[in-house]
Amino acid sequence: MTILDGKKVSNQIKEEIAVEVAKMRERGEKVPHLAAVIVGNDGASLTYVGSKVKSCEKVGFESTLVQLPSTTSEQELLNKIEELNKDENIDGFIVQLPLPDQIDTQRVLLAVDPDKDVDGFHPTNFGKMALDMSTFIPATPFGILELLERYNVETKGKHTVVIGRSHIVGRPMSILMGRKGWPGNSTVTLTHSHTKNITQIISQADIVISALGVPNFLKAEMVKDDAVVIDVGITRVPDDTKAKGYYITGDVDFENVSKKASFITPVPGGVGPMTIAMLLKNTLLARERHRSKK
Ligand SMILES: NC(=O)C1=CN([C@@H]2O[C@H](COP(=O)(O)OP(=O)(O)OC[C@H]3O[C@@H](n4cnc5c(N)ncnc54)[C@H](OP(=O)(O)O)[C@@H]3O)[C@@H](O)[C@H]2O)C=CC1
Ligand SMILES: Nc1nc(=O)c2c([nH]1)NC[C@@H]1CN(c3ccc(C(=O)N[C@@H](CCC(=O)O)C(=O)O)cc3)C=[N+]21
Repeated sequence: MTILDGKKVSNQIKEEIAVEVAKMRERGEKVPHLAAVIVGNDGASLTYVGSKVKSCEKVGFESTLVQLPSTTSEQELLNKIEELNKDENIDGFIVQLPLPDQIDTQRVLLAVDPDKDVDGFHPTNFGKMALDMSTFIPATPFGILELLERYNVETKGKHTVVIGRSHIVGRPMSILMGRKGWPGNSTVTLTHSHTKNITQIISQADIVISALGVPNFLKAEMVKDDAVVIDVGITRVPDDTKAKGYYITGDVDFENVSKKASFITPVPGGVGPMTIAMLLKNTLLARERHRSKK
């Protein structure tokens, strides 16, 4: 069994990006600038956005954190997005999800300039992805592809079962694994809460990508021998004995599933850090495109 070490690979990717940024500086060019908009003060969202800012510093990017109160109206958020769209200094930005109930997420995602949409959530970019055109690939699926690639995991002809159909993870993942090329060329089954016989479907999978957010959902009896297991889930479980008052767990019963799997991602230290690295990679790409447009 091999652990797909997202922490290690994400650090390698960040080093590669840092080298590119250093070259930009030497040439006297502007370095990439990423902005993140967060509405409200949800703890997990703040942690994620915080590690994004730290990672920007680590690779030499500039970063801006826009923090808006949880009472922000849709129009106020749209105004902010328009400002970021027009700001020549900003190469890319993300709007942290989920948004409060008074805000229509679809309208917000449509308002982001596709050329600055480093999350790859705008329909134009999502469409390009589905059509194999060059674009920003959503960071979490992109990070999973990168992990499979760097560990040389065969995907061709394999049966990949994706659990969860969210617009940010499961759905794009199912498209990417079925694309031509590598990592891809896989036969994909996309499952969700209405899937019948899900246990039986999962037991046929060569590659399982679990993105539901239910701790201990995936148990050893459910996966076949030598399966590749990717755990996207992140759940905070309250625990007074921990310094932070909680611990983090994925969807997979790691202790037992790892005994059967050929490759497996841990939580923490698997897909999460890769997501951040790929967001930085998309921002570097946005900077390069931005520059060559002028
Ligand atoms: N590591 C990382 O970088 C990231 C981690 N995450 C984590 O991944 C998890 C999923 O998040 P996200 O993709 O946003 O998904 P959502 O929470 O938006 O959706 C969950 C999906 O799982 C499906 N589902 C829920 N329960 C079951 C079940 N019992 N059986 C089968 N399917 C089920 C839902 O089905 P239905 O559509 O029918 O409701 C839905 O499609 C969360 O823990 C989140 O924190 C998310 C993004 C990045
Ligand atoms: N517009 C938008 N884009 C996103 O990409 C996006 C989002 N909204 N909303 C929420 C989800 C979640 N997500 C994570 C990213 C990194 C970790 C991560 O680094 N996790 C660490 C642990 C972090 C911790 O200690 O909490 C790990 O797995 O090792 C987790 C979750 C991105 N998301």
